[in-house]
Amino acid sequence: MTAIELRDLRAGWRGVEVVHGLDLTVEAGEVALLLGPNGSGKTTTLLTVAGVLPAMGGSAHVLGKPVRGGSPRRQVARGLAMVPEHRGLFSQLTGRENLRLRSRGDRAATSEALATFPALEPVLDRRAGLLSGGEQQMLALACALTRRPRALVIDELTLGLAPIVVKDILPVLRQVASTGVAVLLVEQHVHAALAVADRCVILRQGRVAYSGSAAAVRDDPDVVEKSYFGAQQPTPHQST
Ligand SMILES: Nc1ncnc2c1ncn2[C@@H]1O[C@H](COP(=O)(O)OP(=O)(O)OP(=O)(O)O)[C@@H](O)[C@H]1O
Repeated sequence: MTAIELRDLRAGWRGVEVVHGLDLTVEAGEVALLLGPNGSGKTTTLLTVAGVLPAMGGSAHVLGKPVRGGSPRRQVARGLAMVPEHRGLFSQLTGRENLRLRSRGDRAATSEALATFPALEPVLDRRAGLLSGGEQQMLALACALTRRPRALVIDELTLGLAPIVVKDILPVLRQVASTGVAVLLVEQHVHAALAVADRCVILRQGRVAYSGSAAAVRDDPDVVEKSYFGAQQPTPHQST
């Protein structure tokens, strides 16, 4: 089943288009990776999928229904969960309280979510703001999973984390997808993310520079470089 479907999507801020025609589908059970340099439109795309920003053209469907701007709660009710760039945790509340809030007191869903992150158990009574970066990310993911989402949208999960922690946390997404969840991931740790992704779209200046299997990008690292910087790169003596 196609969980997220973007067709010729145009998206942006206050009437200024920054994503100029994006096609992307994420099937249930798949991890799709959205890459691109800073400012290429990745977060804008995720916020459009999550129903925060309105599509300016083309179409966005999530779990079979068109997404309208200004309707993030409706998307959540339909089965979409988002882990935003800055984790979306209440830093003054404990881990347990964050989970209780996000799960709306659903203990069974909370236990299920925590089973994915046994390392969280011993620190659940600490304030979220005092947890390590990796623990905060696990908590943010666990909070999202308490809603038993069918589509999970994640913006820069590993922002600020040490590479060793990144290696531990990204494979969890593969595990989540194996339960039938569609995962759409924006990630700056390109190689670690490619290792867990099925498909990959690379944006450059709001346009698709690559779209295809993640395996093809893993096999040919030049794809990332060419897509980020264009085929014609200035040699050092040409740049000023
Ligand atoms: N709140 C905002 N208001 C107006 N324009 C914005 C806003 N947020 C982002 N933009 C603009 O939209 C464009 C795309 O930004 P976006 O954050 O989607 O890129 P990104 O690929 O996620 O970048 P990064 O990797 O730096 O997070 C940029 O030109 C940016 O300046």
